[in-house]
Amino acid sequence: MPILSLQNISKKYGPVQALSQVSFDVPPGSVFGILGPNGSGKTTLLSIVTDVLSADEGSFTLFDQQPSAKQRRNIGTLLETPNFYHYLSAYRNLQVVAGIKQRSEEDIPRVLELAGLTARQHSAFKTYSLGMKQRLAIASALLGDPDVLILDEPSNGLDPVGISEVRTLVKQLAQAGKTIIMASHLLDEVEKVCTHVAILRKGKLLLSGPVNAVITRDDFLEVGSADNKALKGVIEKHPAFLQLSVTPEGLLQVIFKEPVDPAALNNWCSQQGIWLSHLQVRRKSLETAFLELTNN
Ligand SMILES: Nc1ncnc2c1ncn2[C@@H]1O[C@H](COP(=O)(O)OP(=O)(O)OP(=O)(O)O)[C@@H](O)[C@H]1O
Repeated sequence: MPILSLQNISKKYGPVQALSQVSFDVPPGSVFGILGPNGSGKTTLLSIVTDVLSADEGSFTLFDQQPSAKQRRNIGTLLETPNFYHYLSAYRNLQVVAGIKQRSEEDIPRVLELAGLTARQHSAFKTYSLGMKQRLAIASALLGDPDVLILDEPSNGLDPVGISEVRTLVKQLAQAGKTIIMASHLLDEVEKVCTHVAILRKGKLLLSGPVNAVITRDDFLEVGSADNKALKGVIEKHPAFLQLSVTPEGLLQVIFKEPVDPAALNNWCSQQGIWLSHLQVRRKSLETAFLELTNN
């Protein structure tokens, strides 16, 4: 049963088509990254799912049911950084949030602990680092112990330490069994934190699926020999050869039409009289795959 299932969601702002026929499923227990450049529709999509906006067309289910207040109570959301009171402590701020969201105050120590803020719970919010402020924001989304968290760009504006703190927290929450849906334009973050990804460009879904499947779509082999020119001629004759590029160091990066076992390639080259001095399986990073997808 998907936690969230989108069917052909479209949304326009006047003439701007912010989302166009977007469909994908978020599996339970996943850390699902919605990845796209600025203006690709990530916030619009999360706003529709969290009932801040309504879609023009299409529909979606939450926990396999029509969205209702009951399902939404099982989802903690963080669409923008909440306006915490600067002079109040983290604890007092969470009391305010708990009152607004009608969540029990008894849950406050638990969420502070999860966010690693127990030791500083009585310090004024204004004394917090940016990373701590964002962790407090995530703690506020965790009040009531929802099974699902929706976070819009949780690392936005943070320094590397803050990014790392938030990343660690997201991973811990995932390990504790939460499903996390997060928008991000940080490819590195999606690659390191997310199990699944949906890539949006100008409101259209380019692809979605497990991060591993996206990254490994285009494995390639990097090869070199004492005579790379001769090697190039040989490689181009390989029955599965598709395309090739040369690195600044003169190594050949080869994409085949179908998976080619490195050992078999080594054998094949030696049969053609070429001995490989370099043979490495390289994976395109999600960043490369993403840039290629969004440029096309
Ligand atoms: N309230 C609005 N009125 C008009 N156009 C809007 C509005 N909100 C968003 N848009 C437009 O809709 C498109 C999608 O915007 P959206 O904020 O959903 O993208 P995003 O991927 O979240 O971008 P960012 O990473 O910059 O936040 C953009 O072209 C944006 O300019």
